[in-house]
Amino acid sequence: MDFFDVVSVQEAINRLMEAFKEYEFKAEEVSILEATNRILAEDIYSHIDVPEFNRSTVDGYAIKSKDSQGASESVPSLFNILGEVRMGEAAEKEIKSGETMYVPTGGMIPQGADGMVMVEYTEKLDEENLMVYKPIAFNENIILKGDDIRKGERALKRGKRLTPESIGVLAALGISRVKVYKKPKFYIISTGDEIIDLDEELELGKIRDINSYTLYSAIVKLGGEITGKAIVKDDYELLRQQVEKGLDISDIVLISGGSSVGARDYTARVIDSFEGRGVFVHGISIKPGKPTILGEGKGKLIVGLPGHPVSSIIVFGAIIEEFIYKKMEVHNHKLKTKAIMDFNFPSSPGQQTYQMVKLEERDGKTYASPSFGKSGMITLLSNSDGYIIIKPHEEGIYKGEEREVYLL
Ligand SMILES: Nc1nc2c(c(=O)[nH]1)N[C@H]1C(S)=C(S)[C@@H](COP(=O)(O)OP(=O)(O)OC[C@H]3O[C@@H](n4cnc5c(N)ncnc54)[C@H](O)[C@@H]3O)O[C@H]1N2
Ligand code: MOO
Repeated sequence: MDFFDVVSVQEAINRLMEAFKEYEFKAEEVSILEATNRILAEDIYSHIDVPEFNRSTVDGYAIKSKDSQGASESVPSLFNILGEVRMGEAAEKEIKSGETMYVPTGGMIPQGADGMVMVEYTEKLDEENLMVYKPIAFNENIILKGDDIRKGERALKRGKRLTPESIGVLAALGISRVKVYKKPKFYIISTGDEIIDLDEELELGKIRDINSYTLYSAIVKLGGEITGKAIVKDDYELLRQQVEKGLDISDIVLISGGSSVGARDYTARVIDSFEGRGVFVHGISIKPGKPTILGEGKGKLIVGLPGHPVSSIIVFGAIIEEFIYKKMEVHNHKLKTKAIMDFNFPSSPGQQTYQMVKLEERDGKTYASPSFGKSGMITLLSNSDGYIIIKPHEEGIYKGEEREVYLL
């Protein structure tokens, strides 16, 4: 007999998206100096060409490239020097055949020129005459106008996590403030009569609260904010009070423990007690993490995460992170690498299995070997480098096959 009405990971995410299709993570405008790691909430289109003029990438002389054809040490090409282009100033003169101007690195290429000869391949005979010892190709040593970013082009896409490089793009476009998503707010509740906090004395039968700390850290890593955190005993009223408090100040309330079918597992009842859709998933075919609950109360997402530390963090990544990233249109957010499987591993058909692995480099190749342990053991995660997702239709892992490893 199964106490759960188990659905696939995909179906759980579909129901979540459906239940919260009207829910919006709000945006705010911040300075680009405060935008690192934040998620862009708007597309950024360029209103200019970057660079706005053809620029030299070297210190040297701007010429018509065909004038240098055949130039060598023994038979240099001769040019008439018109002057020099100053940094930060427009090049006023036009280059004609046989003419040249000195241009510093980053300086503007004068009209008519289509290549730069590096200064080391030239020799000045006097202030007006230059010898060039080497031929150059068309557009050699030049960044053309719009080569970096073209006017009208989408330079950054909504859903992009802003890196130092993307901040550089914004700076290049002269954009000092951007719209980013507000940090999603989470309230974390650990439930269980046996759970004690770090400053409490550890008596026999009690265990320290691990989950609210790992979840706290996972939320910070994701770019979220924690509005509060609490430990509550297995008591319906106390749990309800905490959930209500969380709902009023957060986007998402996480409840760890109490999601299974034990006599004192109140999570589902508490979720159903609030105005709203109530529980819409109770049980997901994921291993570990099967007894997960998803529900809606007062318009907010309430999640009952399994109490086992590994299960709670895996479900957080597989379901909650996916939900937030889907809403914010963040793509390719999982860090992954390819590795050769160093082991055979049968999986449970019909379940999406998360198998922890360790990575090892041998002869220039990356191999993955399994980490074994129960989902109640936090070191199963901390001793692993990543995990492999075995899909429900697969029979398991075959030694020698190459698979993607998602990094922890
Ligand atoms: N008859 C069945 N029993 C269980 C099933 C099942 O299908 N049938 N599923 C098992 C699985 S799988 C999991 S996972 C757990 C989930 O149970 P709960 O979500 O109700 O969690 P608890 O019973 O409260 O706790 C489970 C375990 O984890 C420890 N725990 C709880 N909270 C924390 C915390 N904050 N920090 C560290 N450790 C925590 C708790 O002490 C328990 O040992 O149900 C199985 N049972
Ligand atoms: O599947 Mo339960 O979530 O530990 O191990």
